[in-house]
Amino acid sequence: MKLLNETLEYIEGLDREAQEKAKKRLDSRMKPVESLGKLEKIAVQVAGITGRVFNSAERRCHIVASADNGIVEEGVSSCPVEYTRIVSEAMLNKIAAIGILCRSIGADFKLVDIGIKNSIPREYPNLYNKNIARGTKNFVHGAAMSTEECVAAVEAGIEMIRDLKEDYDVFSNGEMGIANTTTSSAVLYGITGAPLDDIVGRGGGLSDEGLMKKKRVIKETVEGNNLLKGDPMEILKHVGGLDIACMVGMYLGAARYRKPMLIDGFISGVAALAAYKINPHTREYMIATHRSEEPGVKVILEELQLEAMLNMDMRLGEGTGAVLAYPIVTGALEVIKNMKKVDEVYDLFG
Ligand SMILES: O=C(O)c1ccc[n+]([C@@H]2O[C@H](COP(=O)([O-])O)[C@@H](O)[C@H]2O)c1
Ligand SMILES: Cc1cc2nc[nH]c2cc1C
Repeated sequence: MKLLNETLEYIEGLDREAQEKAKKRLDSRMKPVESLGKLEKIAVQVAGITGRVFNSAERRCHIVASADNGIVEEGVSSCPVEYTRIVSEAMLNKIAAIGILCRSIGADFKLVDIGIKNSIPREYPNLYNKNIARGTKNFVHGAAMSTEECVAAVEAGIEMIRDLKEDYDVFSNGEMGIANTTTSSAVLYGITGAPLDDIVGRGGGLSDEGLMKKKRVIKETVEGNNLLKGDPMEILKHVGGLDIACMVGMYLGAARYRKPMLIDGFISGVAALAAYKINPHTREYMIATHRSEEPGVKVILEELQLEAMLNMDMRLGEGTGAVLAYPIVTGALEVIKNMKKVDEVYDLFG
């Protein structure tokens, strides 16, 4: 609890002076004012995060949190539970989508085992063993995690950023966990109370019957335990997952250590929203990247008042959308650094 409390205490808002300077610099370049749209917003935001007008996004770190969920017993996913471990290993071996995208875009890849049921039997230099429990409990029968487990998972996420902050300019996150769209939808329902039809989707490809069951267990558990619009940590502990809690910690850590954090699709987005509800300043450090096909993304982005920059019809998770956005962030930071003022361009070519 010490690291979490300390982190919350140290989180501050953006550096307004650096943002002003960045805005002034952009407005004085040879282009119509604000004509680079979201690129300019990113450049100004990152200036506010670091306190410097010139920044880089070359040193990129993508972190996947992997964990299993007890709620899978209820038949809310179309995928077998062992996929969590197997796909995680495929990622570590760069044969799963996220490994391939990280390599092609130039982002380092790390995977945290925060609660996989069947442990990864091989060693990898970029595997972080922070397993808190071999999966959560089935939330139909009681809280998915104890308070201690939930706090430990959040703190593990904070630690990841704390321990890697000197080596990287920008972070992104993603997850792997069968039934994660159930846990994340339940957290989103608990936080917002938005209509279930706007929140709950088919995840990895659920049947009509499975979808009805998914909505029912979420509604009954959230409402039956008086979680609707309640305390975000209580919601997380009761119906969340260890990987979602770990990503919440990454967002808190990014805000504390003043690093930009790219939000991926639905599940990473729910973690971002929970972090925002825990400390509203965290939003200022987030960059929304991809609009996942899961319906609840709309609810998340509205609550966060953020816009995603890509719509690639993806719904894989793993952080695949976030990683695709790295070149855009680099573009924004290069533009503010290298564009010339009108008189400088006149001196050259006028
Ligand atoms: O984050 C998203 O946008 C997203 C949308 C749909 C599915 N997923 C991935 O699919 C898995 C969860 O699907 P499910 O049906 O088992 O809940 C989990 O490993 C996620 O990474 C992820
Ligand atoms: C194959 C597969 C890969 C995944 N990656 C993230 N979630 C996933 C779910 C499935 C089913």
